[in-house]
Amino acid sequence: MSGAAAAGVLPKAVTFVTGNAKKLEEVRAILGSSIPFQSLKLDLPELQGEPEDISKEKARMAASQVNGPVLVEDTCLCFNALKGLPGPYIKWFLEKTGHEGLNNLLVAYEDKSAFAMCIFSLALGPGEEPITFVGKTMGKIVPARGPADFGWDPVFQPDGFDQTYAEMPKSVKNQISHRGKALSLVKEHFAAANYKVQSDGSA
Ligand SMILES: O=P(O)(O)OP(=O)(O)OP(=O)(O)OC[C@H]1O[C@@H](n2cnc3c(O)ncnc32)[C@H](O)[C@@H]1O
Ligand SMILES: [Mg+2]
Repeated sequence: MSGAAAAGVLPKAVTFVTGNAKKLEEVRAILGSSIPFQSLKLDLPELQGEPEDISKEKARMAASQVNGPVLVEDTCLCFNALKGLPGPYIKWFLEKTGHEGLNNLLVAYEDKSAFAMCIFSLALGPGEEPITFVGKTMGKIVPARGPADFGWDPVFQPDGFDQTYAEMPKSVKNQISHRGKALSLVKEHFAAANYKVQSDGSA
């Protein structure tokens, strides 16, 4: 950490950077007014590697583009039978093969268990080392049920529920989701760090 950020003073409000309107909708609903942030729609490159490294690199790229403090997240859907794949590559698997294709990947396996994982990264500015916050929700892959308005929600049924993410009310999903859990940690961090935005920074 360097400069103003080290003293907990941010040059401007944190920008949540994503190209995904549904993610933004959930982040807004979960954070409410607990963390003041602005958002920027930017399609950052889809990187390869370990999930935490991908998320951190996304934050570094976003911080240099925004030239200020940023929050980003990368989401994985990991199938246990496939040793964690598709993982961070779920976007392409979903786009190319659809919900049925995701189910078909597991046809040869009895184990349909999976977990959803969200890794948020906070970078306080360009050149600052990002801090990560990980949330995981265990569940299983099922034939699609419920509205198909957000990614793989219809094929993921969290453990302890009869409904898929897509079938449950948004408020329930947000309480138990990978994103909700990661954001609880983000909130704790902000509460402890007590960042202040410089008075000339836009909130
Ligand atoms: O700009 P970014 O934030 O990267 O947005 P993205 O849509 O590219 O998102 P990811 O790179 O994290 O890829 C994750 C994929 O999983 C989907 N996804 C993310 N969160 C989800 C959730 O809570 N439920 C269902 N699908 C989700 C999302 O639509 C993508 O297809
Ligand atoms: Mg992406």
